[in-house]
Amino acid sequence: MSDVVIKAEGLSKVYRLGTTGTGSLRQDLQHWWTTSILKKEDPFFQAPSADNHRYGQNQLFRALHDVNFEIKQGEVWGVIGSNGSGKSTLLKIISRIVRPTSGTVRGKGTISSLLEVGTGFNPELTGRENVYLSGFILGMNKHEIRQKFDEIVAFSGLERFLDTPVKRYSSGMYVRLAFAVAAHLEPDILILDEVLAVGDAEFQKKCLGKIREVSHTDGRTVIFVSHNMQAVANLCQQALWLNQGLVQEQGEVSRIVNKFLLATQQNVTKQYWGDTPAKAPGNEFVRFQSVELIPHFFTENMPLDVRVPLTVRFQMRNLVDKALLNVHLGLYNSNGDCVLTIPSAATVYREGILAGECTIPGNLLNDGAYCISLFVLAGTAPVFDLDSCLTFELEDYRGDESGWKGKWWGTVRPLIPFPVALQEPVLH
Ligand SMILES: Nc1ncnc2c1ncn2[C@@H]1O[C@H](COP(=O)(O)OP(=O)(O)OP(=O)(O)O)[C@@H](O)[C@H]1O
Repeated sequence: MSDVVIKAEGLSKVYRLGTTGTGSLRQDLQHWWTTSILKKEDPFFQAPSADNHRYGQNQLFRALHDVNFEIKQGEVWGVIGSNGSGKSTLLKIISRIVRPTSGTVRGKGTISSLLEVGTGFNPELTGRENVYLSGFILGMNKHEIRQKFDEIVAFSGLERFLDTPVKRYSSGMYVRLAFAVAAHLEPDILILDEVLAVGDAEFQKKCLGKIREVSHTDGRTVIFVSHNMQAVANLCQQALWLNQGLVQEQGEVSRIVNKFLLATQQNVTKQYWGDTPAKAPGNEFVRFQSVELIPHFFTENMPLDVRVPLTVRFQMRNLVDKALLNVHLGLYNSNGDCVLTIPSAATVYREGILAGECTIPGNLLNDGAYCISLFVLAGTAPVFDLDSCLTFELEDYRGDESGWKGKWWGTVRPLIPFPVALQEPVLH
C-alpha cells in the first residue's frame, strides 16, 4: 500500500558471541563509531560475557526471528517486550546501524534515529560542535542547522555545557542532546530508543510532549521503544510486542499493552484518558474516559486477596443522542477463559457522559491473574470493545478452615456454606 513507510519482511538477526556488543547501547554505539568510522581501536570495549547472554550452539545467539510488520505514514508505534527481547536490535536494523542476518526492511522518507544521532557524536567535540556535526551527517546545511540551533539547545537545557566536550557529559546529558537534535530535524520517521529511561521527570515530560507534537501536529511517523507502558499506551496507536526475538503480537496499542501487562503480571487497576480525548479508546458512537478497579479494602504492598469485593467503575462519553446501549463486563482468567459476564440493562441514553459501576463480590474468584473487558452493545449489536482494560492478581488468604493451603480446584472458589454435622452418633 502506498502509505506504508516501513515494511519489515522475515527479519532475523543472529549475533555471534564476542564479535561486538557490550549489552549497553551507548557503549555499542561508541564502539561502532571508534572502530568502523574512526578506524581506531576501542580501548574500553569488552565483549559480552556468556553469563548474561544465552548463546546456543556455535556461540550464536538469535536476537530476532522472522519479524514482519508494516508501519503507515503518521502512525506512532510502541515496541514493547521484556529485557533482551530484541527491541533495540530491531531499532538498530531499521536505523541501518546493524544489518539483519536475513530478511529486509524497506523504508520511505528520511529517518532520524536517536541511535544514529548518538552514534554520530564525537566525544572530543563540544556539544555545540556535535549539534552541527549531527545536522551535517543527517543532510542539513549550515543555514538550516543555525535556524534550529537555539531550539535544540533550549530543549536540551544544556546551555551551560555547550562548549564542554561531550565525553565529559553524563549519559543523561548525552541523551538529552541527542534527543533534542533528533526530534528537531523534522524527519519523516523518528526512531527513539528508551528515551524515557534517562533524565529527570521534567525532561521525560518534555520528551513526551515533543514526541506528541512530532506525531500529532506534524503527522510524522514515530517508532518508540519503552518499558514505560503508561507512556506507550498514551502516545502510540499501535504496538509491537517482542518476546525472545519473536513477534508475540501486534496491533491496537491498548489491547497489546494490556495483554503484555497481564502476561508479565503487572497490574493495571486504573486507566484515564480524560486529558487525551483524541487517544481515548472508542469510535464515533462512544468514547471511554476512564476505567478503574477499586478493591473494597486494600493493604499497601499486600496482594489483593480473594475475599475482597472489587468494584469496576467506568466513564464513557455517549456521542449519539437517544442511543440504546448496554455494557457487558467480561472477566477472563490468564488462560483466556471467560469466568463471568455481567450485563447492564439496555437503556436509551441522551448524548453525554455515562458513568457505571458494578461490584464483583468477594469470596467468589479463585487465586490467579485476571483481566476485565468492557463491551458496549446496542441491543445485541456490538458498538465498541474495550478489550483487557484492567488486569489484576488475586491470592488466597490461606486461612481456610479445612486446612488446605494450596490453590483450590476450579475456575471459581465461591464461599458456599457447607455444614456437615454428625447426625446419628454411634452409641457405645
Ligand atoms: N552486539 C551483540 N552481540 C551479541 N549479542 C547481542 C548484541 N546486541 C544484543 N545482543 C543480545 O541480543 C538480545 C536482544 O538484545 P536487545 O538489546 O535488542 O534487547 P532489548 O529488548 O532492547 O533489551 P532491553 O530492554 O534490556 O534494552 C539480548 O540477549 C542481547 O544480549
